[in-house]
Order: sequence, then C-alpha cells, then structure tokens
Amino acid sequence: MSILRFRTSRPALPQVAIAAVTRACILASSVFNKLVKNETLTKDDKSPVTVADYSAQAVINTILSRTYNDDLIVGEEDAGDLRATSASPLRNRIVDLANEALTAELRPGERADWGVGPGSALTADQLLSAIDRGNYAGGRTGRMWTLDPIDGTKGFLRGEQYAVCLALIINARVELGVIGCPNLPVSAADPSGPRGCIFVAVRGQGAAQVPLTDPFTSTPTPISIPTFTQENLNLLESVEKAHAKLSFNERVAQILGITRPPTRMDSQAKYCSLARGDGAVYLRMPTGVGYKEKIWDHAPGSLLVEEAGGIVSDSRGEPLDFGLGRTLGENFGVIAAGKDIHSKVLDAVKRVKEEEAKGQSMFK
Ligand SMILES: Nc1ncnc2c1ncn2[C@@H]1O[C@H](COP(=O)(O)O)[C@@H](O)[C@H]1OP(=O)(O)O
Ligand SMILES: [Mg+2]
Ligand SMILES: [Mg+2]
Ligand SMILES: [Mg+2]
Repeated sequence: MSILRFRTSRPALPQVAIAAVTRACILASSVFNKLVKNETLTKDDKSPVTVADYSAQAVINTILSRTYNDDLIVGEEDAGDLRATSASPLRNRIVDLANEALTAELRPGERADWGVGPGSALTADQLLSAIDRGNYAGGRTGRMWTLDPIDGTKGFLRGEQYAVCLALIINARVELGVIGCPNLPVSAADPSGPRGCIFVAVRGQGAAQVPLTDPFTSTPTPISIPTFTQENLNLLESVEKAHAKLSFNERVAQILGITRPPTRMDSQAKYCSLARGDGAVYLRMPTGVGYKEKIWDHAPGSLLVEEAGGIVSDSRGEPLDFGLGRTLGENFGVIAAGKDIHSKVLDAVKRVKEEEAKGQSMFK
C-alpha cells in the first residue's frame, strides 16, 4: 500500500481511476446508439477502432495526466490515423465527445481535484497528444498505467459485452485494476435487470463491484470466487473464433466432465464474471498463429481474479509476465479459475495438447 500512496498530496488512486473509467464508460454507451459507419476505422492488424475507443483513451489519459503528470501510460490506441487531413470529421467528433465526457457535471461523491468536471474545453491538439501519451513501451521497472479504452470493440459494435480497462503496474506487478462493463448485468442472477458495473481490485486488499450508476457513494460489494459443484462448472470463452481456439475448449470441457454450456462473451468482462462466480473457468487457448497477447488485455482482469481468490496463468501454466513491454511475450493464452480448479484445468489442457500432438504425428 505504501507504493500506491507514496504521493500523499494527491488524491487516492482508486477513486481517480474509477472516475476516469466511469466517464469513459458513459461516453462509450452514449456513442453506441449514435455510431455511424464512417466513425469506425480498420487498423493495420484488421481490427476495428471507433470514435469511442479514441475518445475514451483521450479522456482517461487526460485525467491520469492531470493528477499524476509524470506517470507513463501503455495504451492500446495511437492518434496517427487521426492526424491526416482526411480524418477531420472523425477528429472533430472525438474532440466533442472527449470534452463532453471530461467536463460533465460532477456525480455524487465525485471531486474536481480528480481532474474531472466543468471547465474549459481542450483543443484537438491537446486531445490527440493525450491519446499519444499511451505510447510508452512498458518494461520491467518503474511505475506505469496500462489502458484498453474499449476492450472487445467487436462486442461493442454488436451491442454486446465490452469493457473499459485500466491498471497500474509497478515493477512489472499489477497493483490496481479497474474495469468498467457498461452492458454487464449488475447481478448475473437477474440478466434482464439493471446493467453497468465497475470492478476494482487493489493488490492485497481484495476485489469489489460498484454500480456504474453510482460508483462513488454506494458501498462496494466485495466479490470472490465461490466453490463450484460439478454440475455448475462451466467455461467462459471468447465470442470471436479468431481470438481463441474454441474446439480445444470443447475437448477440455469433455475431459473435465463439464455439462453446463460455455458462456461466450467479449472482453475482460470474462475475468469480471469469473471473479464474481458467474462462470468457473476462463480458458483462452491460442489459435496457433503467433498472436502475442497485449498487457492491457489482461492486467486489470488478472489482478481482479487473483484478489477474488483465483489463479491466472498462461496456457502452459506459467505466470503472466507484465514486465516484457507492450505484449506478454511468450505467454500464450490464459487459464483463469478458482484455486481448487486451476490445476485440474491445466492438467486437462496438457492432455489435449498431447492428444493433438499425437494426432498430428499420425499424419506425418
Ligand atoms: N488473434 C488473436 N488472438 C487472441 N486475441 C486477439 C487476436 N486478435 C485480437 N485479439 C484481441 O482479443 C481481445 C478481445 O478478445 P475477446 O473479446 O475474444 O476476449 C481484443 O483486445 C483483441 O485485440 P484488439 O483490441 O487489438 O482487437
Ligand atoms: Mg482493439
Ligand atoms: Mg481495445
Ligand atoms: Mg482489448
């Protein structure tokens, strides 16, 4: 805790991070209904990015920089494509959205010294520079934030799950994680009930959930991974077939005798669902095309699960290494589950890999 509080004159970290994530969530959900086709670009790796991704990164980086102005940020997006003259309609929309989110009235319990609330609008240059503050390369030592302004952009575009994800990393260890899930039901037991959750984990202090509608004055609900009966065991997995090998999951489920169908959802909402017991195992098997996982796709989610009493490893059982730069390097895939289940899943994963290797050698 001493590291988290070493700047005693500044506001407490979780509140600033929660305010930043909350404002980005409200921005993203308001954009969804009004999004038009030319407000989405396709990046070099063929993945989509929308005005919501860019504006959310501008908002969160601006808030972090106002309060912790020497902190480094490893963010997913960069403003390169927005600087072209042809991008001016997109740029103007991002400037409007980001300013609206930054200057919106304070909510109950929210404070102006967290770098939010009514004030003068920022210029396009200031906001593009804020986006580009996310260009830090990461590394083994020092203090840095990692941000995925919209994780699960494809889910966002489908009107399904997505998440605004922010984590503080100190010397390659995740110390704080905040994830906002605007479309996630507050209670999985009431799927058609109110939606919008913020999840918070502080290393050594546990994990909790607050409603997106009132994150500052409502009492946080502590969350932890329950014990699952065999009948209740199930897998949490990706929707997008290109992101994880779902046929592998099917075989693992068979070996583990899992009968409950998998829950498919986009984004780190999977880690959140696991942390509060909506599903038992998050299994993300590499597709085999050499994709390197990014630190912003796992940093807050992995701390949330650990603080909820679970274990997170890659698909070989190795701990995730957040000290290698912007990617997780040789950490391929993810196995996240409660302490009692993780080793069983890992054994099943190893068995399926052996089966696959044998199957391949038969055809050599
Ligand atoms: N080939 C891939 N393998 C694994 N993950 C991927 C791949 N391509 C993109 N991703 C990332 O998976 C994340 C969402 O995964 P899911 O919702 O299935 O859990 C996104 O952050 C996305 O990155 P990006 O943000 O660059 O699109
Ligand atoms: Mg993306
Ligand atoms: Mg993203
Ligand atoms: Mg992502």
